[in-house]
Amino acid sequence: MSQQLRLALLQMDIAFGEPDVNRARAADLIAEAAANGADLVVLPEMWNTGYSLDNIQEIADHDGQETIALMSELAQAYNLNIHAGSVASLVDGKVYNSTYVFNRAGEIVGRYSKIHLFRLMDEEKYLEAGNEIGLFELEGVQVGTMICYDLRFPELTRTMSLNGAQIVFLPAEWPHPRLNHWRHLQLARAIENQMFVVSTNRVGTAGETAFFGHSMVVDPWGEVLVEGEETEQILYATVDLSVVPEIRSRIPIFEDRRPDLYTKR
Ligand SMILES: NC(=O)CCC(=O)C(=O)O
Repeated sequence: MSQQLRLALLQMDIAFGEPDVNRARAADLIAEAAANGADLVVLPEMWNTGYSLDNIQEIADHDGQETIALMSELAQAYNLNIHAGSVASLVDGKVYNSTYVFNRAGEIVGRYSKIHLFRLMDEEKYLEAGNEIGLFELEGVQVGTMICYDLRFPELTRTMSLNGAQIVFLPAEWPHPRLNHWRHLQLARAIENQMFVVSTNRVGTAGETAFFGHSMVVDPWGEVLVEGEETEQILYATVDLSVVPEIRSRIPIFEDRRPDLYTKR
């Protein structure tokens, strides 16, 4: 597999509670990214509905079926990989905040449902938490995914890097005033795990809440390869995966860990 991947971060605005509008917009952005040579596109969190939680049971995608059909078709049509951010997905009467990832053949290669629900946006009142970590293979590379608030839990990315992940994806709806947290936590996760962190955060507003974008690609040295502004845009960056084994051999943190001492007393 090629050691280089051209990423496209689809930093979109989201129409509140309007899945059809959002699906059409996502499809347009994917077409544009494909025309610009993307190998892999990444959508933001809950891009089908936004946090329209009062009616989320009615508007959620049934077992992700509409998302899966659309993204599978687009992945094949444009011959690219799609990390479909996350969508509200209704399974057995419960709504999950779920990710689906597609390879170039349109096959699902990864699934994940957000495991840490964010109380400041009432997720725990309306959504069900997932119970599995999101680790999978894409283009021959071991990768992980988390969703938004998951970023605050360093154990999660550590578990992914210990399991060989070289890139971790982070679809988000992360609002003001926590831009500092958003930036610094991503830099920290990338540096401490010697992996790429690839985030797509939405822009626009929902009621009083303003989402700031600043989607990013951070390399394992903590260098920001690209960072968005606060408007709708597609951000492009090419990652060279050979950087991961190189830094892991130059600064051998995984060999120097002392897990025998890392327990609560
Ligand atoms: N949608 C989310 O999980 C938001 C997380 C967030 O804003 C944070 O500060 O954490």
